[in-house]
Amino acid sequence: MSVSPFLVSAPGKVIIYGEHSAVYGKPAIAAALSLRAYLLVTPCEDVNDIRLDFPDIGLSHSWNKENIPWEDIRKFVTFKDEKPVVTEELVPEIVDLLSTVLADVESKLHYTACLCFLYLYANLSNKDVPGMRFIVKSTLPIGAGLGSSACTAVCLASALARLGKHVSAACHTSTEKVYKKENSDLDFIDSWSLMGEKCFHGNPSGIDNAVATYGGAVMFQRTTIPSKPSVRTTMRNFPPIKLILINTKVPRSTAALVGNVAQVNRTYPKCAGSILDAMEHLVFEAYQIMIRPSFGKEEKDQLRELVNINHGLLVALGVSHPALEKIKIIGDTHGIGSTKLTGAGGGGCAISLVHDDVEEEVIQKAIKEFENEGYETFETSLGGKGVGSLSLEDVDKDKRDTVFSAEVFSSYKDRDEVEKALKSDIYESWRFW
Ligand SMILES: Nc1ncnc2c1ncn2[C@@H]1O[C@H](COP(=O)(O)OP(=O)(O)OP(=O)(O)O)[C@@H](O)[C@H]1O
Ligand SMILES: C[C@@](O)(CCO)CC(=O)[O-]
Ligand SMILES: [Mg+2]
Repeated sequence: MSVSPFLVSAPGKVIIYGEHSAVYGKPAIAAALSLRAYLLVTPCEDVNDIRLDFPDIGLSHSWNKENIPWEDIRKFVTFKDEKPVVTEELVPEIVDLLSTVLADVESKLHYTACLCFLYLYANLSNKDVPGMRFIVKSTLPIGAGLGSSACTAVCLASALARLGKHVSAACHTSTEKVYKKENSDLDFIDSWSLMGEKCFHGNPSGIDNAVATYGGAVMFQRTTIPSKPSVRTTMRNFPPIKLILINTKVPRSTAALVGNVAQVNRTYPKCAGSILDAMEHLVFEAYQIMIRPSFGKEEKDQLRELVNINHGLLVALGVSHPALEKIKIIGDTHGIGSTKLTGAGGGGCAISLVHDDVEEEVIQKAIKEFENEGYETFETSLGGKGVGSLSLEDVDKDKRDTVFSAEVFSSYKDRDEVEKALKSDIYESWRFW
């Protein structure tokens, strides 16, 4: 069996309302970002070699395919219509079997990333698939609240599902509008990427990987009843919101912050419960405003008010950070709009919903101040495409050697080089499920 090289890609996300409360079964609203993760899969010379290169986190590791305990792992995997079925939680026996294969991975950061890869690899691929090299590059800041873990998990799940022949080929172009009510390939990728997210942090709501898989904008609500699927309401007419993204560059981990909120919830259940209920109400209010047929000044003002309330509630849960508060002070001092942390908080990114009436000069002043503090600002658009793939046959013959070369892919130095080579130059060649 020989496999041609291919690329997959999935977007980051920005949560506009409802982070953390999403974990407790409350609704949240999020949209896909234009910043994305890219994964190149190429055959290895040695058919038994599985090689993982995650240069963004300084990880390079390889395994011999023969050392994966396929038979033992298969005892814990259920198949329906020849496809592996996801479980409510990670299967502890599989995690245990993989821990032997991971014994030589020392750093915790690398261990988690390798576990995510191997968990999906062992479930979705099989021992007949020849050895491949997997290289991930992201144009998103990593661990900054924009869903870098989820889009990595979606890239891995979609690539491995393709290698395991569990999904059909992606065939829609970037300009085609596809309104299919059901898409079993995307559902399969979404459900398995959630298992990947569970490797990164124990208790994900599923909103990040849902946005990375399906793209667009959604109101998402996790069900608290085991085995009932989450509810995803697509927001087709997502209002045109002018937004600035600011990255404090303060490192943090979603797993730790979700754990901190769980601790607050255990210690002060009534108090934390009221905060989470308030978040639920504000998300429903925001949703009702966003879907109004006319979207004018009143609606925009209300959405900004709700952004401020949401930030206050997140502060009350203890997930802000002095750097995020500094962003809020700078934004509010210049009156650019409303600012809140986004994603898990504790550092990472904030968003400002910009006021229409603010002069460009004032916005530039605020941006300058953010940059003087060492923060990075992004201009990005919301609501883009979800997971996509680029196969050999999608690309002109004379470009294939460059587009699918591990050497060339590894040599892209920064966000601009990745985006130029894989997006600007050949975006119309990508296919989406
Ligand atoms: N490009 C990448 N290559 C390899 N691993 C990655 C990459 N991007 C993210 N990760 C993994 O995801 C982890 C960061 O995930 P985390 O959930 O803490 O932050 P985030 O997803 O960026 O933010 P949030 O969950 O708040 O949206 C990294 O430590 C790493 O394990
Ligand atoms: C903090 C959180 O609500 C969002 C992280 O982007 C966690 C989750 O929903 O999985
Ligand atoms: Mg994450």
